[in-house]
Amino acid sequence: MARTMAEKVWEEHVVRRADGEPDLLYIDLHLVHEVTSPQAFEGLRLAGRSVRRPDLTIATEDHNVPTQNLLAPIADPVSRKQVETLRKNCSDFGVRLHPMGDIEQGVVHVVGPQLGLTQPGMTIVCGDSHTSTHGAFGALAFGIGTSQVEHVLATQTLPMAPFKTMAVTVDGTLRPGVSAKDIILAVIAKIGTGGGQGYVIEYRGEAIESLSMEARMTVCNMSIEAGARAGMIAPDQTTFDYIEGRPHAPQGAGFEAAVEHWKSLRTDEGAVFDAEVVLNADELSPFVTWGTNPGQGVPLHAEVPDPASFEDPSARASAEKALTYMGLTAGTPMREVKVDTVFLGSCTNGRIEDLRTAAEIIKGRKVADGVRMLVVPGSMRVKEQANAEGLGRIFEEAGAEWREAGCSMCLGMNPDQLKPGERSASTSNRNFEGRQGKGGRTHLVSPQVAAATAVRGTLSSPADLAAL
Ligand SMILES: CC(C)[C@H](C(=O)O)[C@@H](O)C(=O)O
Ligand code: SF4
Repeated sequence: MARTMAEKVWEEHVVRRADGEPDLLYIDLHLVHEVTSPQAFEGLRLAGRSVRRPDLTIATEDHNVPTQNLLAPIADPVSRKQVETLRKNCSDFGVRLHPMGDIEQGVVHVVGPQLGLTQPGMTIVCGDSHTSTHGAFGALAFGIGTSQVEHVLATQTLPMAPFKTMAVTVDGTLRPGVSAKDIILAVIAKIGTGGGQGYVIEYRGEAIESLSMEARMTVCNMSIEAGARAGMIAPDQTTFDYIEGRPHAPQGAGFEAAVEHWKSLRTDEGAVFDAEVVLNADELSPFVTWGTNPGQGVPLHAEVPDPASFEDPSARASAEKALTYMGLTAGTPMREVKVDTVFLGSCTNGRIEDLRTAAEIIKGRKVADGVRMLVVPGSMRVKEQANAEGLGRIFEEAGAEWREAGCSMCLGMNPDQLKPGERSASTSNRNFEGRQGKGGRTHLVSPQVAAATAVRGTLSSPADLAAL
């Protein structure tokens, strides 16, 4: 029978199947960070267990790390404790850790792919919802909770409930200035933040195939914001070229053999998805959110919507509440919305290509008066590469702050936060109330829009800069 890619990867990993019980899946790669791992390691300790496969487990410090003055002790006691606990756990249990100051340290979802650990056909888990990022390689990658983290640490397996499949087909070609971020914001606006619930989404179609790996990761990263369990993209030459030569990629003949296997993972002709959504890339334009969930978005050229225009009473109520929190009035052109801060970074858009795109726009220009721009590379490796290409200097000369790697203002678990009432244009993935600091107001945008907004001071696209 014709099968989807998700079904194939799942089947290859079933180690136990029994009637009425979830399948027990083998896990190929377990990524760990400081926020969701302490109780899991503690559980092992209490049970006198070890980590079953330390060689398939890798940890990094990302959420709580400061992005400046790395040599100083972490000032916030809670953050310091989290990081110190991870260090002790990794040392006690023999888990490889990339701590602050290490060249491979960074946001866990940037680190896995850059090391070549993330590969097609794998099952990948992490105690983090944005693990869906790794699906960009044709891996089945799930976010899991802390008790599941403990289960994987102890057994390298996980019981998993069955999933449904959804195809999101994006036909056509993206226009200049329109990016992967706009695709995924448009998908979420279309299907809603619950639209993907219970599904593994496979993104496909001409527009997806022509995306780089970085851009594919942006799309898969936000699958979870549509409520999906995971997002995937079929591996192709773009994928193989990205992986080849990375530290953990198979080498030589092993690589050729791996590619042969990876090619077999594509969804079979005639395979049936439980649901299908179609979008046309030609019709997309830069997208921004106006509300407090990632589904509350509109094209940048539109206005803040009127809550009365929502037929569904709960959507209307949520729009009203969002506008109050965001301090916005219906009918205001999105382009006139003034920001205090621009955040370029996160596991959604903190990769080298994102920095290149933004640097190209900001080069020779200045960040607007009264606006602060934070550029936070997804990993120290990305920072090194960006510096080698002269991007760090471009940001600094424009007046932006060029920081060290981490999650940073994506969720403000470190000192990088908005003050109450402050407004940001942010390349991250969540615009929830208080996400970037208590009372902070977040507009999700692409790196292109972030850079143009930094220069104009109001939500803008690169096309708006031509007039300056
Ligand atoms: C802290 C972590 C559990 C959380 C997640 O699961 O996604 C964080 O990374 C986020 O983006 O909100
Ligand atoms: S960068 Fe943001 S979304 Fe990604 S793992 Fe960190 S906090 Fe979560």
